[in-house]
Amino acid sequence: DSQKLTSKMAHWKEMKKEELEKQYSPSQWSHRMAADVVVQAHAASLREGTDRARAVAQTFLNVPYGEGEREKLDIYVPPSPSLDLPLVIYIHGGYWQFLSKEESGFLAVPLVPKGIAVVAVGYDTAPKGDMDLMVSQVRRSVASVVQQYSHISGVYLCGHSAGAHLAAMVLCTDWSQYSTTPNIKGAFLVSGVYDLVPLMSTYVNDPLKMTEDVALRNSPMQLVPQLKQFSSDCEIVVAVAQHDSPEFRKQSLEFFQALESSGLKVIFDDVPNTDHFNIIEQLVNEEYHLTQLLLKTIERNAASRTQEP
Ligand SMILES: N[C@@H](CC(=O)c1ccccc1NC=O)C(=O)O
Repeated sequence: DSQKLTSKMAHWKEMKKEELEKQYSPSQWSHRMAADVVVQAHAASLREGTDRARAVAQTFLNVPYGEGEREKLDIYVPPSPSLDLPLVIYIHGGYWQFLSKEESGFLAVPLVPKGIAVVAVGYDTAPKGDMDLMVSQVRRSVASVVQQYSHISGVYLCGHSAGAHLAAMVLCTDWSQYSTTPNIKGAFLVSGVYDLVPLMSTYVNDPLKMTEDVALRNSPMQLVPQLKQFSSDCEIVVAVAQHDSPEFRKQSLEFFQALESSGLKVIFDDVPNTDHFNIIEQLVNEEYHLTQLLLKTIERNAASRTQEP
């Protein structure tokens, strides 16, 4: 019925600026909190989870993956890691202009005790960074991690909101320009944006200043053939919150459908009783649906590996 829901909607091109901006203001759709408090509460929740992660994991903070000031990673490792451990790379959200890796380690809380390492990627948010730079940074960060840590049994990507967009751009990467080809086994794209063109005329683009060329070349929706070419073995989860805006829900559904039509291994996960913010905050809990899905995906890949000759 998410399909029914979106078929009645006006196309974004027919929306007045005010309506389009509301559709792209996730805070205005929360079922839990008022718009003016949900974003602050979100940052506080992620920061608290990250503090907990830093207490339970062995951490390597501010590991550089490039020359830039923000081109750094935080690594969260189990206290006594196995020689061959799975790694989840997390790309934070915040509309390419808020948040940082400093509040992006929270998902290590349930993962590290299961023997899984977590990397939180830093990148230059706008206005310092532009869209091309952020995409280049997350690609280089993934290549750098894979190259530096040879004892990784599998790489999984997870991104929220703008970070889901950046994670999808990583999947579209032609790695022949890089020093290594990461073998990404799974990607969890949570409440993402996959077509940047509708954002161009909204407040979101004020600090980004994307032209149409920039928006098109950085839209995963335009790059499905590349994604299929370079990430054909990756298991993809496109997750969206029940209380995401109709336009956000439509973006996820249409991206899922495009991936499915191209023959990729993808599932659509419409997460009940969540909004744009707590759909990712709850990854701090082991029992949460998306945590369980992530753990099962990793375990299934680990099991099939040991059965290979
Ligand atoms: N102005 C936006 C802010 C926003 O979307 C946001 C804020 C913090 C963390 C994630 C966010 N969403 C996507 O990256 C809003 O209305 O919620």
